[in-house]
Amino acid sequence: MSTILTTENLSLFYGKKEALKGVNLDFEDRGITALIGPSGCGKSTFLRCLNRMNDLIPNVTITGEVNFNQHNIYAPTMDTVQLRKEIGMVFQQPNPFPFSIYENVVYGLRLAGVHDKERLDAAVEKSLKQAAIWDEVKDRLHANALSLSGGQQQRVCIARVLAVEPDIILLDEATSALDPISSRMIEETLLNLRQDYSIITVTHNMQQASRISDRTAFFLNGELIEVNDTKQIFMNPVRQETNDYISGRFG
Ligand SMILES: Nc1ncnc2c1ncn2[C@@H]1O[C@H](COP(=O)(O)OP(=O)(O)OP(=O)(O)O)[C@@H](O)[C@H]1O
Repeated sequence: MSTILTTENLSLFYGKKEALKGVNLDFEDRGITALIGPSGCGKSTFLRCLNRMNDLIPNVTITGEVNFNQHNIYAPTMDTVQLRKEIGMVFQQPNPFPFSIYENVVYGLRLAGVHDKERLDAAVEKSLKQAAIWDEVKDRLHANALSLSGGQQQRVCIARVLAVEPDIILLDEATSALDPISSRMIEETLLNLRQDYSIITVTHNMQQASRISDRTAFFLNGELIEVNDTKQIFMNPVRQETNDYISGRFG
């Protein structure tokens, strides 16, 4: 299995507070990696480093490297707009734009200068099918995306990311604001996507991590404690801290 993304000695400070402490982590091409750990351990901060979303937060200092396809994404020449197409992100709260379902999905393509209707139509159908919501919305593509349920909105947000054909999809607690049925539908969607995409998901839900992920990384106090195949992490963790966390002793 080849590596698609690597962090090398990645540290992040919010002002003087060190929120990530020299994280070295490799992500394999394809499959799902779950990032777990107690509240405040730095999971979301780490995830946001992977497509430079922390650049938008004032007073942040980042050291170390994030290498994507052998290029450091923190190099000054990096085009962050292009980077965020290649490494797309889905957030905790579904955040569709207040436009139609169709316009949400084609948003990134239009920004990239694609105007051909047939191409846009095909991308909408393909992405909504991949996000497992096509059947529910195919007859109302021009309805406002905000008229959908939270779970449907989140799947439209996934389709919006897929439409620009990313290599990596980052999800930050993408199911935690949803009801259990919608949450399971998103899990199914991710399981179907894992053959073709590298998916990195932050989750508080350990059952979810064990159900859907191939690899799991456990963070504590800004440090990466342990990363391994998910079965290994949950059945036979190497580090005592991991064992304490997954057996519910803290967090
Ligand atoms: N914008 C910010 N400014 C200052 N400190 C921040 C900021 N965002 C996060 N932090 C701090 O950095 C640390 C890591 O936060 P982060 O949100 O990455 O943790 P997390 O593991 O994702 O937590 P949770 O599971 O609760 O979302 C915490 O101490 C948090 O208070």
